[in-house]
Amino acid sequence: MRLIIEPDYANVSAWAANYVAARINEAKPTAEHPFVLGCPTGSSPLGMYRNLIKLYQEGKVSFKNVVTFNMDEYCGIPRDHEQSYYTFMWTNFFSHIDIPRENVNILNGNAEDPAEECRRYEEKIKSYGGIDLFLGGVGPDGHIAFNEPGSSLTSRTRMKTLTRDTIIANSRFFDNNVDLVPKTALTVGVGTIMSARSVLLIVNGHNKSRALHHGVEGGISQMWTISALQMHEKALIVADEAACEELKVGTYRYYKDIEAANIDPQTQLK
Ligand SMILES: N[C@@H]1[C@@H](O)[C@H](O)[C@@H](COP(=O)(O)O)O[C@@H]1O
Repeated sequence: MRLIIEPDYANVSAWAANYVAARINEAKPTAEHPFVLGCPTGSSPLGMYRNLIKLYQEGKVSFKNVVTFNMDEYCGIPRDHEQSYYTFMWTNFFSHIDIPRENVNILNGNAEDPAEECRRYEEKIKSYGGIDLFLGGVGPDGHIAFNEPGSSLTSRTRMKTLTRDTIIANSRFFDNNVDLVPKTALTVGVGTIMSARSVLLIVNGHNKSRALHHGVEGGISQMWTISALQMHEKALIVADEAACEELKVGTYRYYKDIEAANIDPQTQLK
């Protein structure tokens, strides 16, 4: 696992956006062989999306041959609800870039047959040859996508019941009213994320420090699904200083030393 520690959220966001754009450009995607990107919602990736929009406007990256699969979607709220992940993605990212509408894939949280919707989603990912880069955030309880504590580390796309912790954490987007937060969601599984060729998580803020500790220094456990990344060949976390609060000094220094000694030319946009 590679852990990049940046001073603050602005630097985390710029780093992640540059990394994504560099990977897309390096792949030289075409309509026949698109770059397949897994996309998260939440507040963590917002800065990265803003930076990607800027890079697009400056002509440094195009999403014309990028296909996206979103991580998750709430069940039981309409697609045009301001907190649906569909609305989130179009408002904060897709409407501002050149991605063709048909290249965007988002789970339908109101599907009549949710199990079939999830099966179809996995099939569609497979039909593109899998995901090249899965982007993500993490919940304060260590969940990736909506893979709450206790989720199987080999799980695939399915419906999940949200934990009380997550409902309370996400109530900030629903007038701070826990009763308005959906209780279930469709989500890719930990196994779906692990099948991607590479994974990049954005972890920022003090309230994510326990999740980062468990992800980097803890044992692999279904109770902290972020820890599954320890088994991924190409997992990368970009974190800010605030999120490193719970790391051991030795761990923190080691990752800082690696990055200081090894400036990866692949990382940055050429
Ligand atoms: N399903 C999403 C996750 O994908 C996201 O990582 C998490 C953290 O959100 P935030 O970035 O707003 O802290 O929230 C939700 O539960």
